[in-house]
Amino acid sequence: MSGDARKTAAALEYLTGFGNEHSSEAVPGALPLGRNSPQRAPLGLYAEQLSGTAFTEPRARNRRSWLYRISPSAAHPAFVRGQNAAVRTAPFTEQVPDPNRLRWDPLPAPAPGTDFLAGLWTLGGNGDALQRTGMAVHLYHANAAMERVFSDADGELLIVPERGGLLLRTELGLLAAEPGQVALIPRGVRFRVELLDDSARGYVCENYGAPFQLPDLGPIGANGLANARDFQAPVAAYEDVEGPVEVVNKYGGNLWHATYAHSPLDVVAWHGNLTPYVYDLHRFNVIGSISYDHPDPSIFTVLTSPSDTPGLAGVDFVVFAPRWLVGEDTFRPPYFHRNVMSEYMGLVEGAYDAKQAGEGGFAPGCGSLHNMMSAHGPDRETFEKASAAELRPQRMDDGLAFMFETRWPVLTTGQAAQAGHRQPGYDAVWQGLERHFTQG
Ligand SMILES: O=C(O)Cc1cc(O)ccc1O
Ligand SMILES: [Fe+2]
Repeated sequence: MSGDARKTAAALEYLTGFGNEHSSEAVPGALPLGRNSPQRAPLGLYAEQLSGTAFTEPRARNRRSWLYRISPSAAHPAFVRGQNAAVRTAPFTEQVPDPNRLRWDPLPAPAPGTDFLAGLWTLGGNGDALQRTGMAVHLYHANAAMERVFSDADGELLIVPERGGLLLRTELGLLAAEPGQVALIPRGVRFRVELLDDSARGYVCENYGAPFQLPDLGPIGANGLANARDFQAPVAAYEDVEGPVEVVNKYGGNLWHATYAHSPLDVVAWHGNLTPYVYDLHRFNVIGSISYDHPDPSIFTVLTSPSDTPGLAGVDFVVFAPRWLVGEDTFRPPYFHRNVMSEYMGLVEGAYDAKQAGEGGFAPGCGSLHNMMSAHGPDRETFEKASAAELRPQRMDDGLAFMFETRWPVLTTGQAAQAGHRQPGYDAVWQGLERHFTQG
């Protein structure tokens, strides 16, 4: 199982660049030249367009790929609605909006034989999947390879592994994603998740809105943050499998099943700019203050899903990566604040500079939700230490944390509100912050 997947992962090749017009063929001559849809596509393949944006969206935002496949996607029997397991979708109505700061321990280990889809557990979200607005936060914990194939018509999936590597077999080819890397599966792209280790756990941002793009750099200049060349797309790879393949389609919040007579991962060649991709967060070029004050975390944005209002993201994916802190006369950890945006945070490695990491603290696999206007910031211990620390240049290299920051409050699911792994005493981290005020 995982041994074969590891060998496959180690041999993978990639195409590099974000949003490029890539092309790839697993069999020479499979890609038509000079046109997308010849009268008869090469090698007896079917030509098919996959759209990620409306046909008419501006060229700079337009995303689509042409796939050349053994069977057209249209050749499938009716989907039949099945159980939704622990997967939930916006609009989220099970709970009222909660002004409290919430935190969860990692998702507990599942029963043996749990694949990525069975191990997917929705924490909450916002917006409305059918309006293509908002996002959902999911966690996963799996210990078995998927045999079935999954696609999500409701949104793209940004997968953030925290433990255990993943081998993603997608329609456009194979990707491997280890903890510290992230993988993106575009809306509707069929894929299967195999495990590179005995089990795998992590976080998923399901983005119902506009596809993630790189943020503008403004005065930063032409380079920096996540550099486009570090994004890796797969090369074409196909399965020529006849016989029953179970395909699960998440559509309008429900899981629909169909048994295909062939594998839908049968794309022999493709070209275009709508692709899955993987990105190593350690490649993030961290930019920060070299004088004083703690910059706002928008400077750590890896990917952004813009909304109709400039500067106001449906969701941003932000990383707190290893970096130097040199600010003079500065409280260096994240400041106390109330944010109009809503913040879900997770931890992939080590510790986060605003929170203690130990048992019952913010450890890898944990998640916190600081919704719109909820007051948060450093916990008491962090505040006390950082207020007294000698301000020498300090290398922060023992942590990799991230944030899904969204314009709307995140409503939790019932299962998240009632979860046994929720930390009931989270408020206590801000207790005992002493009064230091003196009048002159
Ligand atoms: O709350 C958090 O820890 C996230 C965060 C980090 C930071 O550096 C500044 C603001 C902010 O919301
Ligand atoms: Fe915050």
